Amino acid sequence: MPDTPFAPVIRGDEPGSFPHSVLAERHPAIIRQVRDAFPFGPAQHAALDELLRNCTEGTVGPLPADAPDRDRWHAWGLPDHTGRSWYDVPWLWSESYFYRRLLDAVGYVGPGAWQGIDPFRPFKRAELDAPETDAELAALDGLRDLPEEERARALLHGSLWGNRADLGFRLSAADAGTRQPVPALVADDSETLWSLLPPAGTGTLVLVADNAGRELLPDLLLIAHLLTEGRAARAVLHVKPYPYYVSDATTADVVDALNRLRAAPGAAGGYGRVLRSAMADGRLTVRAHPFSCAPLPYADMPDDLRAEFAAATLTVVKGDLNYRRLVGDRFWPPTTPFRETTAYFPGPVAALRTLKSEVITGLSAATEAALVAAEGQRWRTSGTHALIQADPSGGARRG
Ligand SMILES: O=P(O)(O)OC[C@@]1(O)O[C@H](CO)[C@@H](O)[C@@H]1O
Repeated sequence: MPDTPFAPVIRGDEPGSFPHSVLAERHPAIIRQVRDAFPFGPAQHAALDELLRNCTEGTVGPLPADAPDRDRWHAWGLPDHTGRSWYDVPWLWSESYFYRRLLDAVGYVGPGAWQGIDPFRPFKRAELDAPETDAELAALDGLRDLPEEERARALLHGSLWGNRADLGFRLSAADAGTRQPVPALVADDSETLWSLLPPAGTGTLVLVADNAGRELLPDLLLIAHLLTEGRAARAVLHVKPYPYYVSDATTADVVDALNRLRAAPGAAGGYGRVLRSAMADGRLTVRAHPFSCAPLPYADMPDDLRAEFAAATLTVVKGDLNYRRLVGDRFWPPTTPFRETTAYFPGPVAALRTLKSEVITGLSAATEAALVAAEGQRWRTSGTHALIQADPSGGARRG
């Protein structure tokens, strides 16, 4: 980790703080929404009641003895946190474990008839089927005649701002998906990013996805463009191995998004066909690594994932949660250089993120001062600001 001033790990133990509100209000709201969306039986209702009580008033408990991922969670710190209040362990850990326990409560982990039923699927499907999605896909037709660089820029920004369409976030910011006008980026390293994806590139792009639906669609469109225009020879899309943070994309969500594109008229349908054929011939692959749902920063990634990122020409990390994991879920001074926090990363890396939590690095002192003068600290969590940050050094500084 970087040689910067002490940056405390974020916890949810301060009433009135954003992390505290996520544990005390957002998680109960998610339980309510999931309960409303499915015709659950008595055992599931009882388990949801118990989870609600436990995650708001209780302490972290063990996983069921037969949980298939018990060893993994033990390695990820479960024994250290067992018996402690959910508010007292690192916030990233609490949130991740909440989603894991929710899957137990609804029977996702199985065995049984509910095994593998994604409790967030109705919300993700509704977003994919929304008329706004038709309008966004139809807008692609207007890009057709633009020069490649302008199309690339438009698709990059589509992928970036698609990160506002996060269903968990909307539970506490009802208009976050529609607020206009789009404010300026608080950091913009897009020139560095494009320099890593030159035309006639022969390398591999890794895109670590965030949300399904209206974020995943523009992510896929960006990938289709990069493959078609030769800025990447191959792409690897990392998704979550199980439902997580409400709207995070799983392989099933990739299938839904690809089918949505295939059925669309105009340019969107064309992109859909490009992506299907890239899947078929291996230029586009989907990965669901267990560590993608780990309650830990990427600095703790296992060796096999480290090797994958090291081999990529560029890894693009999407969204707020992945940003927290990339730089470390800490109260960094906002002017801490991004590249200091990513020095451990084994290859060139870029972050595309709208700001929805307090973690931030890489701001100039002037930008931070202007944001604070205009908004106090609201800019950190409102989802109305975004950033593109890149570290091209690829771990070259590691000794
Ligand atoms: O990763 P994403 O989808 O951009 O955002 C995830 C998020 O909604 O969840 C966290 C709070 O639970 C925040 O970090 C953030 O606002």
